[in-house]
Amino acid sequence: PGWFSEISPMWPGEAHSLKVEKILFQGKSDYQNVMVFQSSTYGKVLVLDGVIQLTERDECAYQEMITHLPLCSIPNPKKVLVIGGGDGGVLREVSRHSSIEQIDICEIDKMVVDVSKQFFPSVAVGFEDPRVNLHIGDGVAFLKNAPEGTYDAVIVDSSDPIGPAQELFEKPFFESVAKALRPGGVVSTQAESIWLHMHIIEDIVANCRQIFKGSVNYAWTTVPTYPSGMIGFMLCSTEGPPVDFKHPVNPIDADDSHSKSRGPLKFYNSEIHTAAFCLPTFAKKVVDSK
Ligand SMILES: NCCCN[C@H]1CC[C@H](NCCCN)CC1
Repeated sequence: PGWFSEISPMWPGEAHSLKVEKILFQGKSDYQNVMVFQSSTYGKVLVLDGVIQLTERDECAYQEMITHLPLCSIPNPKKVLVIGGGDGGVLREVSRHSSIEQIDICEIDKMVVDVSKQFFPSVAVGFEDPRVNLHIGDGVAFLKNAPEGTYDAVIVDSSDPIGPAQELFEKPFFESVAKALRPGGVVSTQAESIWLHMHIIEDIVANCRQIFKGSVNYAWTTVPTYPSGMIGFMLCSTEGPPVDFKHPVNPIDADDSHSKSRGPLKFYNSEIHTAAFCLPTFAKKVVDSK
């Protein structure tokens, strides 16, 4: 009874609000405050340090796009690493790709995993896939220890740069991702909103251009419950077999990716894949020029 407003210094002067039916969980992990509430119109909602991470109603837009934009851009992905992603949604999407043999995930906060399994079973279903190896720890350290050229794809499903995920937006981390990728390997990272964080995106693009010698792209999706109603992703490839992110070579067919536990794709398709890279002029200037 009442409203939850997402007030943050990361988006000054604005706040998205959701009507609250009932608070289901409140806790404090070693890293952040964790809360789950039942909203009136978006299903259950996961909140970390006052920032909305996902809602049952629109999480598909984020999890499907951050996962299928990279994995549908390379033929035959086999080994995938997820940094963050403790709610399990990205794992659910990665496991739709039958060519994949190994899915490593490194999430720093065990409470996020446990809370997702308890309150968001349709999201945490991703942990049930036998190819998944869960590591609880710091993604920066995990990548430092990863042997060179191990992965076909790395997906960085992080929270925002203020908090535990801060290092995942810095150059040394991107360098360790590039090292862990095979030639022509791809990375997809949570890359904020062009309406709110054009300067952060500018810095990320500049860093990625220095580090990923294949291609560097910014794509976006709409997520009604994220501030500004959208979120973007950096899609980059390392030097090697060229990757054309804008035309999926490995289309995921809606029904063959369907399984009882995962349910069908709700958002991603090949047309929206291509459209995701179309940018408004003010963003194009920054992304294409850096
Ligand atoms: N697997 C779902 C996790 C989602 N990660 C992030 C959670 C915080 C959110 N803030 C949006 C900030 C405005 N761009 C971005 C995605």
